[in-house]
Amino acid sequence: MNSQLRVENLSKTFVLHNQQGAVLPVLRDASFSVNAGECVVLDGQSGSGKSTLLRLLYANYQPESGHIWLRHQQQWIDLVNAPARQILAVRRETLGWVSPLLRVAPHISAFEVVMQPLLERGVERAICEARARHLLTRLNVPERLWALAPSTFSGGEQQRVNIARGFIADYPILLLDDPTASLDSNNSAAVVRLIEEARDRGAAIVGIFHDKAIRERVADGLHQMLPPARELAHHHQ
Ligand SMILES: Nc1ncnc2c1ncn2[C@@H]1O[C@H](COP(=O)(O)OP(=O)(O)OP(=O)(O)O)[C@@H](O)[C@H]1O
Repeated sequence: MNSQLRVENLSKTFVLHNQQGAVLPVLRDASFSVNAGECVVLDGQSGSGKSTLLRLLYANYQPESGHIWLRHQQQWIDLVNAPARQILAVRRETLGWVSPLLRVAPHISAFEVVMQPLLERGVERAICEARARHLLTRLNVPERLWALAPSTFSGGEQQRVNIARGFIADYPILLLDDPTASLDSNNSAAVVRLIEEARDRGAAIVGIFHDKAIRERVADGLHQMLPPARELAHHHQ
């Protein structure tokens, strides 16, 4: 098996310092691996830590314990212990993340937003433009919007710009946080096709999909989340 990502015994607890130091254990000993060309879907009820796990995999959070091994340019790297500079390189070349919301600077056009990940790799502008045009067209973002900043776009339009940006760079590993959440069935189908194409070219994908039909369509495997902790464990002294 050609494994791209190996999660080992990952644990995450939130400590709410502004709420008497309440301790919220969210993830305990999560372990799974994802092969090239495989889509593993995080499966668990609301609050079971799916988004938290995905953010850990993008090194947005630091876990208490565990390892996130990923294959970056023929080397295995533990994201948990990687220096910031290496994390940026991993995000540029290896690891893509489609967040639930588009968060970008207010004055940049949708077209530039979509091209950015590829431009940052040093790819020639004409190639970036052609690829952005192709993706925005496939995702039915009307051409009259391309030159505008996405801050005034509808939720679904913003999400499609976000998806185009997430898929422009052919990342070997892709993290998808419910990319079809605010989309109608036509646009969801376009996203599912992008996911299937990414899988076919060998991407290792970890995703959250609240829609059961989409989950069943794209999942090669499920990672079962443990039920959330029933009570706040204890307070810090
Ligand atoms: N930054 C944070 N600080 C404190 N608690 C957090 C933080 N992020 C998430 N949590 C808590 O962690 C738990 C898991 O949240 P998470 O969003 O990961 O769940 P989820 O499985 O993605 O849920 P859903 O399916 O409803 O989106 C929740 O109880 C949430 O309140």
